[in-house]
Amino acid sequence: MAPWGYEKDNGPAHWHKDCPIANGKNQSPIDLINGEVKYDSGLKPLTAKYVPFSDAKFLNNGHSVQFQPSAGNGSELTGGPLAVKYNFEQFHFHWGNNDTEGSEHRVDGKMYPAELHFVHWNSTNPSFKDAVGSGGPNGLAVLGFFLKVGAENAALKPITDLIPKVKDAGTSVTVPSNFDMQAILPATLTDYYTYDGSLTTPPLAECVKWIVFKQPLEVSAAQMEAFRSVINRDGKPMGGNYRPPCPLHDRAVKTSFK
Ligand SMILES: COc1ccc2c(ccc[n+]2C(=O)c2ccc(S(N)(=O)=O)cc2)c1
Ligand SMILES: [Zn+2]
Repeated sequence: MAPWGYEKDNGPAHWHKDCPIANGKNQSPIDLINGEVKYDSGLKPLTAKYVPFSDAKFLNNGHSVQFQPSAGNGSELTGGPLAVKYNFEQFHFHWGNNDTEGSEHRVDGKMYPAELHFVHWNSTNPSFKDAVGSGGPNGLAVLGFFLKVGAENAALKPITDLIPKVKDAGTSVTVPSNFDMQAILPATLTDYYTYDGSLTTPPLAECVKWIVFKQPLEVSAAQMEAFRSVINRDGKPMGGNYRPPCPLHDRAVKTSFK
């Protein structure tokens, strides 16, 4: 099979051939249906502590644009539904070719124009790859933020300004060391959905504690357009790099809010 992608001939409907877990019972993303979620008063606030990285790249890997530090630097995530500390690994985006589509998770069937994923790995593992393969839903913790079009996002501007430099697949650029990742996050990480799921791209491993925030982040129309200028390995616009929702099966979606 052609390397996986989001086109007709290599998109989500094909992924099960190389990754049979695609038809598993703990797949992501899902449609977050407010009438079916359950408030959990035991869910604590989340704490993300991000230290500026001295050596990080912003890259186009053919299926997303991704902020990737060269090594860990003590940036970590704790609290919420997490029993242990998780180390920051990378963040990346999924988006559409117009404002009516683009996010992976949906809320009562509604898609947002984009979704930002902050990927973290369970620090009881020796490495990220070990965490992916550790079995069970506690290997990774991914924070999902919906993006909607509105005011310019000053915290994301250093990243969206780099997009023209990584327009082509396989290109990368160094991120200025004064980039403040912490500024992207809302001041308090409250009001989120959480459930056990998977990577939303191959290998689709069912190793993820998903934490999806109810409140979208805003980006300007110009920042959204920057994403839509990114090209994939086939030379086509990368927009549409989102997996459709998967069956919930017998999973529960908990919320930190009523
Ligand atoms: C062979 O082992 C791996 C392991 C992980 C791989 C990967 C290829 C792409 C992405 N990943 C990822 O780490 C990955 C994939 C999807 C996501 S997502 N969109 O946040 O669910 C996060 C992280 C290969
Ligand atoms: Zn993702």
